[in-house]
Amino acid sequence: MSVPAILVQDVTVRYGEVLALDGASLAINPGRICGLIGVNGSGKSTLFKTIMGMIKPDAGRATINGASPAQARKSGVVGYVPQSEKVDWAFPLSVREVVMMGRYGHMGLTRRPKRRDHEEVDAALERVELTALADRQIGQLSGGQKKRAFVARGIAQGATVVLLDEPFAGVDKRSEATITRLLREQAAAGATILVSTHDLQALPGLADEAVLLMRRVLMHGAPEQILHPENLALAFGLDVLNRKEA
Ligand SMILES: Nc1ncnc2c1ncn2[C@@H]1O[C@H](COP(=O)(O)OP(=O)(O)OP(=O)(O)O)[C@@H](O)[C@H]1O
Repeated sequence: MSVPAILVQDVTVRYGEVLALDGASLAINPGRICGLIGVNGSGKSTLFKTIMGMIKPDAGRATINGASPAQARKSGVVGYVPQSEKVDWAFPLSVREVVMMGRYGHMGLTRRPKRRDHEEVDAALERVELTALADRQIGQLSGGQKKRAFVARGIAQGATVVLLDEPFAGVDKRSEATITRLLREQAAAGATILVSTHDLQALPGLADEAVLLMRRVLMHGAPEQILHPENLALAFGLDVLNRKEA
C-alpha cells in the first residue's frame, strides 16, 4: 500500500484553555485534492500549521510522504498558501521576489538565483497570469492576485504537497477560476492538495474529496456526500437544515 501524502494521526492542539484540535485524524493519498470544510474556529488553520510543523501538537503527529513536517519543509516538497490576514503585505518585496522565495531551497546558502531559478519564476508567473505585474510591490495587488502570487511561489518551488488556507476568500472570479484550474493541473501531475474553503457550492468542481472538521474529523468522503444537508448540519449546526422553512 502506498504511503498517504498527508497523514494526521490523533492530533490534539491546545492554546491555553482553548482546545483547537481534539484527536483529529486524516489521510490523503497522492494526487488528490481534498477540501477542508468547517465553521470559523473549527481548527482548520491549526490543522494546516500542524501539518506544516509550525506548531507542535500536544498529542499525535502529522507526516508528509511519511516524513516529519520539518523534513518535508527542508526538502521543499510542501508548499503553503496562508490566509491573507496572516501576511504582512507592507513588506518591501515585489511579486517576482515573492515567487523567487520558492526557489530558496534550490539555491544553497548564497541565495543567489541562477538562470534556471529565473526561468522557473518566469514560468510560474506566466502560469498564474501575473507576468505583467511581476515588478509591483506585493501589497499593491488585489486579493485574488496576491493569492495567485503565492500559488506561483509553490509552483516555482516544485512543491508536490500544497496546503491552501482559504485561497478563495475575498477573491475575484477570474482569480478563483485560475487558481482552481492550476490546482487541478497540479493534481493531475501528481500533486496532493489540501484546501480550506467556505465556498461550498464550488466544492464539487474543485475537490475529489472533502473533510468536515469540528476540532476532529467528523466526516471524510466525496464532496457530494459531505454537502448532503444532514452532514453539513453536523458541522454547521441545524440552521442549514432549517433554512428552507425559515
Ligand atoms: N494563537 C492562538 N492563541 C489562542 N487561541 C487560538 C490561537 N489560534 C487559534 N486559536 C483558537 O483556536 C480555535 C481554532 O482556531 P483556528 O484558527 O484553527 O480555526 P479556523 O477553523 O481556521 O477558523 P477561521 O475559519 O475563523 O479561520 C479558535 O477557537 C481560535 O480562537
